[in-house]
Amino acid sequence: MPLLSVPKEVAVGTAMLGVAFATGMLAGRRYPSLGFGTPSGMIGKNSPIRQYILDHSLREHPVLKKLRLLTAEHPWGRMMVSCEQAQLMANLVKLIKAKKVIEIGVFTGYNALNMALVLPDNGRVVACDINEDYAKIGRPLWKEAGVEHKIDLRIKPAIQTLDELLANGEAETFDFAFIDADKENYNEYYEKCLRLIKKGGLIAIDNVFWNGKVLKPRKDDLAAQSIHRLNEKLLRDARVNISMLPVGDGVTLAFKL
Ligand SMILES: C[S@@+](CC[C@H](N)C(=O)[O-])C[C@H]1O[C@@H](n2cnc3c(N)ncnc32)[C@H](O)[C@@H]1O
Repeated sequence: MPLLSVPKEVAVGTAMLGVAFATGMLAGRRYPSLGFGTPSGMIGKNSPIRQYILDHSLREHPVLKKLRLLTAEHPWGRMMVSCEQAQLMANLVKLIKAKKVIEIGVFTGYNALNMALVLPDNGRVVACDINEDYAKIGRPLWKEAGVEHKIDLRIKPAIQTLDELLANGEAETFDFAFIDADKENYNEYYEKCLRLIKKGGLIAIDNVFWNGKVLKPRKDDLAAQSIHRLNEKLLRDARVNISMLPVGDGVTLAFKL
């Protein structure tokens, strides 16, 4: 039996999104999803190969699954990171034996929970968002999973939180960062995370394809411009090794040298 069958479970969210797309509500914004970051990505969200990927690789903690399904009911449920991408990040966090991680853009906290589940008991996720209402959806499930104590939620603009961490002497003390908030600030997030991450640490940058709009960013699409500029900069950035992966809406992994 498939672990995840693409959608009955998400029917409500999907129907609401249908309306949102039709009315142009999401135009120019991330096409997040329950399971896939973009409808026109490398592998379509409902494509058989994606279903195969899920059927043959997804090992989702039951509480994570609960949060995914709950998030799917939210009108903005598609903002959630895809489950296979989250699993990749959990594996990376484990691989590098991370203790301190940062998430920029928490939403309902699926990936914050995902990372907290694989951190040691004294590990910490500094979880940055501006909207506490979203996180309120996930918090009871962080508790249910027994990892609430590992998630340090900071409700304020992420740049402010990153500056506070730096001012607090936490430069070069983090192992991993996931950048997934407002795209216009991606370069600032990257630069600050690079200072906060230890050598050998890793920064994962989400939505680097921006639904294909980075191919020819329109002048009035500030998000596409910003992501494209960062993609170009990363290609030449001698401070990191990189891999740009066609997972979800594109993820770049930057390994600090
Ligand atoms: C794509 S969602 C994050 C999804 C999340 N990583 C997950 O695991 O599902 C983007 C989030 O960034 C937050 N955000 C937007 N602007 C922000 C800012 N300036 N500082 C912090 N968070 C911000 C939004 O409130 C939203 O929850």
